[in-house]
Amino acid sequence: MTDTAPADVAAPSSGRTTLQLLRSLGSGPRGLTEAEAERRLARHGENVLPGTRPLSWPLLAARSLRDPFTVVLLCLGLVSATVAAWGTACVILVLVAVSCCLRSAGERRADSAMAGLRELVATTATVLRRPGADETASPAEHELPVSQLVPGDVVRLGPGDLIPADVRLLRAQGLTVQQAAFTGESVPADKRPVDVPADGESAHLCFQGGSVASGSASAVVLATGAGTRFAAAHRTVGAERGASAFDRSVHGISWTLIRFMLLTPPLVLMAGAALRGRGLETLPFAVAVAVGLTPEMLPVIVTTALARGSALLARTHGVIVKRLPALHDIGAVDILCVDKTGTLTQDRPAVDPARTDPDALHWAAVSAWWTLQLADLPTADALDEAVITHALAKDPAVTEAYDGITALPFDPVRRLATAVVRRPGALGTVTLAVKGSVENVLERCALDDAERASLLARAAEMSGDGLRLLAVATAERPARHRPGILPSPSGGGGSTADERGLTFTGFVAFTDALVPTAAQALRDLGERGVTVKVITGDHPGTAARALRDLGLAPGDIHTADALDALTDEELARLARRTTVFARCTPAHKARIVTALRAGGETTVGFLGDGVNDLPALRAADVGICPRDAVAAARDAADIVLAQPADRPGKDLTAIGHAITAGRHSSGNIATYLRVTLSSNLGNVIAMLSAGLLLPFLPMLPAQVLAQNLCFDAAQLSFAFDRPAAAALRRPTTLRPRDFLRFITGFGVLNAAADLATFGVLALALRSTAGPADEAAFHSGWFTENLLTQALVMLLLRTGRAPRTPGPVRWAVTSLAVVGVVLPLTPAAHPLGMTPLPPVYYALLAAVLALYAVALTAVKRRYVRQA
Ligand SMILES: Nc1ncnc2c1ncn2[C@@H]1O[C@H](COP(=O)(O)OP(=O)(O)OP(=O)(O)O)[C@@H](O)[C@H]1O
Repeated sequence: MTDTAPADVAAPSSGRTTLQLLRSLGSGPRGLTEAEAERRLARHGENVLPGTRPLSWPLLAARSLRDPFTVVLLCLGLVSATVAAWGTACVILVLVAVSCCLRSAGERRADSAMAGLRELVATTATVLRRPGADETASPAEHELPVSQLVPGDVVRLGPGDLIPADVRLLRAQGLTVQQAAFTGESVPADKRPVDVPADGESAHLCFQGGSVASGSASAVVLATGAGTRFAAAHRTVGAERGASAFDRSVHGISWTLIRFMLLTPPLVLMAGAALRGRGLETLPFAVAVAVGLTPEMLPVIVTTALARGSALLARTHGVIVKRLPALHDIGAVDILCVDKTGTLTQDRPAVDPARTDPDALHWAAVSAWWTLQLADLPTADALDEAVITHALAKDPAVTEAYDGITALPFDPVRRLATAVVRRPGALGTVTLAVKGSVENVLERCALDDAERASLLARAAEMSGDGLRLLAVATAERPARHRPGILPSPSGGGGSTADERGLTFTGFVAFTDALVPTAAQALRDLGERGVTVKVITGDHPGTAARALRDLGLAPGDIHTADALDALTDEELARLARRTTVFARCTPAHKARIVTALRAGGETTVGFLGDGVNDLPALRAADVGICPRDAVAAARDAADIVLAQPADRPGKDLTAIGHAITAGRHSSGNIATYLRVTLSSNLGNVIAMLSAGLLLPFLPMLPAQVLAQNLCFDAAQLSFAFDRPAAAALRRPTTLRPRDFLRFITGFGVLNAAADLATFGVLALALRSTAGPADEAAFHSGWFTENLLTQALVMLLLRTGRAPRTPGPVRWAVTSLAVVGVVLPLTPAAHPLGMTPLPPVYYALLAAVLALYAVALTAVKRRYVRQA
């Protein structure tokens, strides 16, 4: 067998017939043999996108150099080298090297941990393979990891499936494909086999990155992995989503700081020149002060805190975070939109015989059965399965009483499914069996207004009792019109002329139990400051009843058809005050989520499990799905609530655990930012003031950078901290303006402590004079700086002191020890420091005690006001 290069065969303008193509791929409608597939796997490699492989060390290191802080540090290093301040330049280089190494190591660890987690929720494809090397054996369907697909494989596709590679259709029934990840187009596209495709035609091709919105198909794989269009376009689902809450926060904070950093050196130079008549010789000091402001460990802390949180979440609650920043985003979520079916309810519908019309059940079963057979659907959806099971239990012959002719499977935009059947022997006529949502079926029935209104009222009453409904209708048509029966509807919904003038048959009613943990989970979310909104494709009455049973007030319910007339701004206002949106198509769900996100003030999560939730999962800041969601939803989601096998059933409380983990990690990042920035700002203010009062520099550049390095290293421990319970009670968003008040308040306090030390030093060193005075001053300030920083680390954490975790305690102790001991060691001399008189330590202890008292008092006030 031979197979052509994937890139060749993917060309849509190949003009080859399906048969020619299959031949050129060395395949056939019955797929490949296992032996041949193995050979091709060795030749083409696994079907994985290049971007999903862990990056190599050099690439990771190169990427960390692109970080804005690193770029600014390197520029400052360059400035120092230009004025021959080699010491400063070297220390900056060491700083950059250390932070890049730590960052690359952290990212590599995080990448492989994330790859392991993603593996746990990896998607599979239904593939036809023949056993061994036997060309004559019958093919069997196998559920294989998508990574194992090779060109020439024949795959089966059904609603909610991912398009696992670039494929060409062999057969299709009502197939529509959501290709937003590829084309940006949110309306699903119609797809059908074309025997001899014209140039530029692509209706017969489906590309990796898409997902089946409705219908079914079998298709042959043309290209896999790096050979797919998706890989070539270098686009990922995440990239097309726009800035998430995490990106906005970190980006905002970074740029605020960078502006400060860039302003500092000119400010120091100007102040030195104006007040002390100093020239360019102050430049290294000015550069060191700017470097002192940099939170260069921010990327390391962020990666470590998020990776630790994700790993712990997976281990303890089986929740899989597929994209690291999504852990921050879920902690920041203040609006969580959820679909109803399969999320708040079990999606295990059972027919309610007492409220079901027997005729409707009969025709619904005929429609469901023949749709399943004719459309080659890999699995029945839950409603169809319930209908078939119940009808077969009542009448085992129900499915044999007819021959199926053609079918149009369910599609969440049309909200209809239609099968065309014929009674054996009745050659002159065929019967259309149509089932779907109440409104969509009734509008196609031959009814007068009064009849329609009365049926709608009956449906509303049943929905109000919490029942899910299918409306069923039929129509007899002359068989000779068969070619006109059920032309393919458009991807945007649409209707066919055949589905007009139907005879209403009745309703099939279903009960669908609520997820047992849903009420508790919704209560918890409310208590944690998360507003829940329900966006469902179901009837408003059913949605309202479910919400009431879960203890939430549904308020005014809006149905999606009323939204189309609204502008985005009007929709955003409406969405903020509405709890339930019903009868939503996939596009409506996404539009509501986008409207809620508009303005960037709220962080919106979307929790959904079905094929009708895909666009909304992608539109949200963070997409979440339960573990039994359809493959495409699991692929589009950032977080999968896939609890361990020993905890069966849906567990919505897992979302609470994910939120806690997100807030925990973000809380630790916030602690780092508060501590490092307020301390750094205090140092800068103190150094600037002292620099203007003293005849010499208050600290040598090397000393500034050495203490910066020690402080940064100690603060890495914040990735292992435990924030206060209060920090977990509200959404945690890292907003620059929230930090500003804290940083300025505590920065000034820190500067006051530094300046008090300045007085203490003046007192303790009264007797000495000359250069020794300068070195002693530097030592004194170095020791004080590290001790105040240790104090700040301990007191400005949000967690309570007795519960300070081991790593933080160790880091604080080590920082204090280095501060006290370094000036007494041989390393003191090269750093321009000298031992201090004992009286200094006594006075310093008094300053530190006062500082601790002030810090505690101000922090208490701050917490009270927050
Ligand atoms: N297989 C089916 N055949 C015919 N009609 C169906 C089928 N499945 C669902 N429907 C009808 O379409 C309506 C909308 O279904 P859709 O899948 O969009 O939303 P849902 O699953 O009810 O709700 P949610 O959006 O909360 O998951 C249902 O209320 C039902 O009346």
